Amino acid sequence: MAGKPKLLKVVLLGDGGVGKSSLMNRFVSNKFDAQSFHTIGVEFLNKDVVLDGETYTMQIWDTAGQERFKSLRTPFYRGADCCLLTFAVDDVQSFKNLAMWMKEFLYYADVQDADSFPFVVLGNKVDVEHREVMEGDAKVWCQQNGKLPYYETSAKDSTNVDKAFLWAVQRVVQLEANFEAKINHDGVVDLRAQRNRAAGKKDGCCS
Ligand SMILES: Nc1nc2c(ncn2[C@@H]2O[C@H](COP(=O)(O)OP(=O)(O)OP(=O)(O)O)[C@@H](O)[C@H]2O)c(=O)[nH]1
Repeated sequence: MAGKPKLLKVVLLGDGGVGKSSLMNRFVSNKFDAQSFHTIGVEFLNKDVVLDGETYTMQIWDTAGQERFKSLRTPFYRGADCCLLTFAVDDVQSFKNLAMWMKEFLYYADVQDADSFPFVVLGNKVDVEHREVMEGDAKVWCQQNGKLPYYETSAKDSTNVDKAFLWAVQRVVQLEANFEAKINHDGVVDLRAQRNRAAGKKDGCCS
């Protein structure tokens, strides 16, 4: 009999208005709302995905990008398995703020092994005509900040949305498999607990 799907917590971060809610809704419900409202605090949606015959429940946390909601979003970073750092290609300031978002995440998520934490960078709104951030510049930033994977997405026309989310799952599973190999297959199935242990942390989490 198939076991319970493994839960993977994915956090979407980035400036207000870059399209985090829209990306989540496109991925989970295949819908797009041109009049999307600002998120207040956090919201989450689940979606099951199958990878190599194994089912994973992606729990996607959409956070409020506006500065005034900082204290409402940061408590939800802990226990994340992956973080999608998002900017809009027609908003250069949102691209410049990526470093700030990464720092905020690492601080509040209390990640011990920051160097190997699976971040994925999304340059959203590639359907727009006027871009302020070129693909090459985004790739250079990703390269210089831990060789991070980069996807150019559009929640509006679906470009690369599934690909980016599924890559995130694949990366987390791959990293967990590496940790599993290192700790001699001790039979523990809680992915997060395994990573914490490998990083020298106490087991358990707190989302
Ligand atoms: N053209 C275009 N517009 C988009 C895209 N994604 C989102 N939008 C629009 O951008 C605006 C903001 O989108 P949201 O998804 O609410 O942005 P957010 O990052 O969740 O914003 P906060 O909740 O304030 O953090 C809305 O009007 C969306 O319709 C996209 O890929 N292309």
